[in-house]
Amino acid sequence: MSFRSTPEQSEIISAELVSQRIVACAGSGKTATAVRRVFEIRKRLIAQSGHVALLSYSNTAVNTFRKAYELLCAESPQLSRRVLIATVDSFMTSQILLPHASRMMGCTRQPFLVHGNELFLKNCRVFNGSHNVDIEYLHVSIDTDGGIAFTESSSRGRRKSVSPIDAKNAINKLAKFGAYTHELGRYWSLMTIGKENRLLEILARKYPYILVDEAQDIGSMHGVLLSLLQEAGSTVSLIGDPNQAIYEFAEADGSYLRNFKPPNGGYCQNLTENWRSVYDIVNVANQLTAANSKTAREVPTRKHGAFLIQYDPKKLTELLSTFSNILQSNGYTKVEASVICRGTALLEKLSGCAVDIGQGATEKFARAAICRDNLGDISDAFEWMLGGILKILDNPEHTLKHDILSGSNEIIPKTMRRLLWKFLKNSTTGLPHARLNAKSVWLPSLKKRLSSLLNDIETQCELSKLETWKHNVTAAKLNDNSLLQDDFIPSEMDGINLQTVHRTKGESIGAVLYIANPKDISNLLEGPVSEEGRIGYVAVTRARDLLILAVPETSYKSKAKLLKQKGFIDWD
Ligand SMILES: Nc1ncnc2c1ncn2[C@@H]1O[C@H](COP(=O)(O)OP(=O)(O)OP(=O)(O)O)[C@@H](O)[C@H]1O
Repeated sequence: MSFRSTPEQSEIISAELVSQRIVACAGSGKTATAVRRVFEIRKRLIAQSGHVALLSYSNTAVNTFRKAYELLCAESPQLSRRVLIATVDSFMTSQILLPHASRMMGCTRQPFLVHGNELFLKNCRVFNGSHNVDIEYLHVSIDTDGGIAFTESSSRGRRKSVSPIDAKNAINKLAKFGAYTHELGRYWSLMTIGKENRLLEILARKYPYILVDEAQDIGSMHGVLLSLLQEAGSTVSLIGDPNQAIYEFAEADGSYLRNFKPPNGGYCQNLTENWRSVYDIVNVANQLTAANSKTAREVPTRKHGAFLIQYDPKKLTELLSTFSNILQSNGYTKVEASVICRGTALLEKLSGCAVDIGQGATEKFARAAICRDNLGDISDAFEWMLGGILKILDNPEHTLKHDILSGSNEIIPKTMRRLLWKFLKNSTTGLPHARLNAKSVWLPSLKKRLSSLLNDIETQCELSKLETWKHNVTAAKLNDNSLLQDDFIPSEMDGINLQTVHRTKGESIGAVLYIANPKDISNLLEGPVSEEGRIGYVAVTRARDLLILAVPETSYKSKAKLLKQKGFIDWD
C-alpha cells in the first residue's frame, strides 16, 4: 500500500523544529513517520551546517531507515546529505568512544571491542564479593540518584551488585589493553563526555537535532547521553511504544520514554492507528493494554483473526503439522508465516537441535555445524567456529577475534579467515556434518581434521595450538545421536521461519503461530505491566492477518475463558 500520511502522522512530520515525545501503538507507522520527519527537518535546516541524527536500536531498523531515506532523497537530489542514521550504540562508539575515549581509558591505541572469549580477559575478572567472574558479565547503569551502579549477571537470572572499587579495578585493567565490552563502551563514552565539556558542546553543535526511534529501549546510560546532549543544546525527540520495552535486562523498561518531558515549546503526541493488523488482532492488543487503538487495515478475504489452539508439549511435531495445514488450506504462503516462541531452548528444540551438544570447545563446533547444516546460517556458524578455535590456540593476540570478524586486511587475520572458511564450508574435509552420530563419528572426525587445521594455522599464521588442546574437545555432554533430531520438524514446515519473540521485534508477519507455555500465557494475560507481559504483547502484535496462540492442553481449561475475554476465539 502506498504511504499517504494520516493527520496524526502529518502533524508530527510537519511540526516546528521542537522536541517531540511520540508514543505510538504497534504497527502505527513509526518507521515511515520518523524517516519523513528527518527528511523534513533536513529540508528546514538547509541554512545550518549541523547534521540530523536518526538513531535506533537494531541494525535491521537502521538499514530500513537508510533505504527509506534514500528513496525520499531521490526526489530531492539537491538536499544536504548531512544525516546520520545509526544505532544509539554505534553513535556513541563512532562519535565519542573510538576517537576520544582512549584519553580517559589511559591506553595508547584506539579502543577495540572484545567478544567475551579472548584469553587475556582472564586477567581482567571482576571480584563479586565471593569470587571472580568474567568481565563480560559486568553491567553498568545509572541509579535513580544519578550515581553509577555496578552489577554482574554470572548466575543466570540474578543480578548481584559489585563494589565500585572491584568493578573499577577490572574495568581499568581492561582499559589499559584498549579493550571494552559492549557495556563498558557506554561507560567510557559517558565518562569521556562527562569530563570533557568542550567535546559535549561540539557534539551538540554537530547534531542540533536528534530523533530516537524505538525509544522504549533507551536504558539508563543512553538516557544520560541524551539528557547531556539536550542540555548542551541538541533538540532531542523520541518515538516509541512503551508496551514494547522488552530489554529490561539492558536497563530499558520504557521509563525514559514515559517520563520524557519535551522542553522549550516541545510537545507530546500519540499515534493510534494500527496499519499492520486486522481488527481482531488490534482488538486483542487493545484488551491486553487497555488501549483504544484503531485499525486502518482493509478486511482480507482469506480466513483471518486471533485464534486459540491447544497442544500437547510432548507432541510439538503435531502442532507444527497442524499450523502448516492451516496455512495451506487458508491461502497463506510459507514465506509470510512464522512460528515464534519466548525462549531459545524451545526454539532450538523446534529447529531440530539435540539437547546434548557437548561443552567447551566441542559445543562451539557443534553449534557451528548446526547453524550451517540446519539453519543455513553460515555467518553465525563462522562465529561459533572461531569461538571453538580460540579455545584451543595457545594465548593468541587479544585482538585476534576482533580483527578476524571485522575483516582486517592484516596478514594473520586474513589468513585465519581463509583457513576457517575453507574448514567450515566443506563437511567432508572440514567441520563434519551435524547429522553424523555425535560421539562415535562426528567427534573423532572433528578431532582428526582439527589437527590438520591447527597445523596449517601454526605454519601459515604462526599461532600455536595448546599442547593440551584435545582436552578441550571432549565427549562430555555428547551422546551418540546426531546433533540434530531426525524427523523432528515435519518436512512441510520447510521454508517457515522459526524465531524468538525478541527476533521478531519491528517485523510484520502475515501468519503467526505463537507457541506459549503456561507462564507465557499468564504473563500475556497480565498485560504490559512486566517485561514478560510486554514480550507477549510484542508476539501478538507482529501478526498481520492470522494470529494463532498455541496453549498447552494443561492450561487451556483454566486460561481459555480469560483469553477469550481478551478477544481470542477457538480455531474450529
Ligand atoms: N499512512 C500509512 N499509509 C499506508 N501504510 C502505512 C501508513 N502508516 C503505516 N503504514 C504501514 O503500516 C505497516 C506498519 O508500519 P511500521 O512497521 O512502521 O510500524 P511500527 O510503528 O514500527 O510498528 P511496531 O512498533 O509494532 O514494529 C507498514 O507496512 C507501513 O508501511
